[in-house]
Amino acid sequence: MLLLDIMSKKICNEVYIIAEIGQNHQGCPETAKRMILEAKKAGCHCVKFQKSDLAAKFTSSALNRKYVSDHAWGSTYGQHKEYLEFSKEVYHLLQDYSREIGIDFTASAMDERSLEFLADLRVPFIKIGSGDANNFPLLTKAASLQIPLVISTGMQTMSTVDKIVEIMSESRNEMYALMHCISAYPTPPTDCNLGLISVLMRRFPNVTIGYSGHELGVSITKAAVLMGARIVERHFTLDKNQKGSDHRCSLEPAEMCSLVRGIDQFRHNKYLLNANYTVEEIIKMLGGGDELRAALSEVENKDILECELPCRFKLGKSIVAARDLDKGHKIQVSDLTIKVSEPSGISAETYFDIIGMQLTRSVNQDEPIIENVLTS
Ligand SMILES: CC(=O)N[C@H](C=O)[C@@H](O)[C@H](O)[C@H](O)COP(=O)(O)O
Ligand SMILES: C=C(OP(=O)(O)O)C(=O)O
Repeated sequence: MLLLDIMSKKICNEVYIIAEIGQNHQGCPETAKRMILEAKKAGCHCVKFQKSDLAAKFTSSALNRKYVSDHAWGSTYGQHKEYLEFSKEVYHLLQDYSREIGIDFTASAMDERSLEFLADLRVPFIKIGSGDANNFPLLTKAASLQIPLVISTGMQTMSTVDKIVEIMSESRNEMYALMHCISAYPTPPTDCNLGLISVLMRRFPNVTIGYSGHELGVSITKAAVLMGARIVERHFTLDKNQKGSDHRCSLEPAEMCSLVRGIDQFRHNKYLLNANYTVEEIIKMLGGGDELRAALSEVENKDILECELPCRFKLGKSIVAARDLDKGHKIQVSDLTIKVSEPSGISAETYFDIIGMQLTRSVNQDEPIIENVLTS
């Protein structure tokens, strides 16, 4: 399989292209099938969906919160997500269809139950989206399955990325890739920070680095490939003007075709055998202008950007009580779970730091753990 050959560095002159259907199917299996066919026709290697078990991914108060948006498919966030979530039967049907037409099929696992479901489905790899890049228990479990993983790094700091790499190496899982990603929809060119692709490649020389882009158009993604990204993921849509949060920053079939053709051109010209192009060379190769220059500006370190805060606030994961916990209780691993919570609690990346701390008051099951209920 191409992705595994890229991850094991057997092949250096190829890029694995993922069409992220995500929730752009509008909750309709027939539309999803049409999108799979269009992605195949465009030359993508893989179609990807997003799998959630809503009660495992969200606290009940996060599911019950009002969702007031032109993109809402229900009056609460839970109803909205329920409308967009495909059943296991539909997953089987879409997987069969993808197999029939010859395109890889997978999804992101947005909680542990979905991870188990995707492992049972025997997908070729599992995606861990940016929202779960700091969900260390999920990552640990995913790494132990010995299934290839593609892990996005949007709205996270470099120390979280370091921890991901540590978890993978502790699990002796070498079949994984890290995706540079900025979680802003659409991402302005100045925030694309493509320089981080080189930073990640230098810091983790044995890990395949990819790019999951949310900007408009295709030239910044092509530049990401010239920087060294060997897996590319872009949201895919049949029509950008449809209702739904992701359509605008998605690629329609003609744009996806042009991205695939552009990358093919790089391959034919053997451009992919080199990942040391200067910014000026890349701008010249792509005939680019100011937006490309802005996207390519040098970056020293990886931090959470201001443009990512709305996404982190809406979909970032918090530490939540897995069961009712009494005042004075000393926190153990089995007391905690990681969910999108409303209101949010302390951020998921502090999970290991709070083990052994004591509660200053009782906390109910499904309630977020907040800073002032903890004492050492
Ligand atoms: C961070 C993350 O999961 N981001 C995903 C992948 O990029 C998105 O597709 C979200 O699911 C989507 O933007 C959510 O939109 P709404 O909140 O309208 O369902
Ligand atoms: C959130 C996801 O991806 P990314 O963080 O790469 O946008 C996903 O794949 O579900």
